[in-house]
Amino acid sequence: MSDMRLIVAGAGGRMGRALVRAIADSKGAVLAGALEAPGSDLLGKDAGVLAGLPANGVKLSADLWAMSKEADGILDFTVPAATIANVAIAAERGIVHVVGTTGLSASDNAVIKSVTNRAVVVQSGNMSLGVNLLAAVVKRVAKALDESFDIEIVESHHRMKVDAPSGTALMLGQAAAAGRGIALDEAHSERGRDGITGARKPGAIGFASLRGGTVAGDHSVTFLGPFERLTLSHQAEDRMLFAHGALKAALWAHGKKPGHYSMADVLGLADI
Ligand SMILES: NC(=O)C1=CN([C@@H]2O[C@H](COP(=O)(O)OP(=O)(O)OC[C@H]3O[C@@H](n4cnc5c(N)ncnc54)[C@H](OP(=O)(O)O)[C@@H]3O)[C@@H](O)[C@H]2O)C=CC1
Ligand SMILES: O=C(O)C1=N[C@H](C(=O)O)C[C@H](O)C1
Repeated sequence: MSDMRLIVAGAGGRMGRALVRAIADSKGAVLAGALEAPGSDLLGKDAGVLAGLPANGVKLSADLWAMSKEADGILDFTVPAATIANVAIAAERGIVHVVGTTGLSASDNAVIKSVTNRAVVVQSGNMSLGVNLLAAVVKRVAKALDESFDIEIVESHHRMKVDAPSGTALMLGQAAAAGRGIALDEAHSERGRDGITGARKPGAIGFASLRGGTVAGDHSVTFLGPFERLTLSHQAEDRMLFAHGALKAALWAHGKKPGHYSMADVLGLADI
């Protein structure tokens, strides 16, 4: 099969630059386009140079429709509004859409799901093997422990992160809720505690977020029971981890039938 032609959306961003480097290092993929926001100062710049590589001739553009004519997939780590705009174009073009953007609302997620009867979408709040394994383990442990164990999820990220809780924290919360046989809704979660909060809701899943420095992404899930605590955790050491995961997802999805896939599908962890 010829190399998969990939567009990087948000090519001037932290993940975008990491993705350009991951593609340059890869076997089986080439950079076919670099998307940036309309009005960005980076439009027209070379994607390779921005990523710290030699120039590759791919200039940043805001025109996804034009660049996707000769592409097989798009790696999208941007902002919710951009991802939602990209969903329609990727589906229309019939190209694989790997969605890493977090902070999506329930209605954003519904829009993404709505195209998957005709489009291939791989979506995950975290593209790493370790976190996806952690989610599988969290689900098992939550199933084994009853409500006498409170569940608290703590995440730390770099100072530039704009959404909280992280997509990964929510994914781990979903895994814990699934293990418990509950939905991760308002009745079953506690977010952003401040002031006189009252006692903890029995059975709730709690979230706390730390922001600072250059942390690539730390997550822990603690089960706090009578006289004992169990903590399961993951630390991402570099965002290249997520870039390699996203590239793996695109190559895996190339030629798959339409559907809404997760990183657990890509990694073969869906049945764990
Ligand atoms: N699923 C996973 O494994 C991971 C997910 N993420 C998620 O990826 C997202 C991006 O993270 P990060 O790279 O750190 O953020 P950055 O802010 O560094 O990058 C986002 C980029 O998207 C650009 N952008 C904004 N609007 C558009 C648009 N309409 N079209 C094209 N590009 C646009 C921004 O441009 P401008 O600055 O001009 O607005 C910016 O360059 C976040 O939601 C983050 O949580 C991050 C790491 C791993
Ligand atoms: O914004 C980030 O940096 C990250 N975002 C993702 C999230 O919200 O969980 C994944 C990773 O932790 C890095």
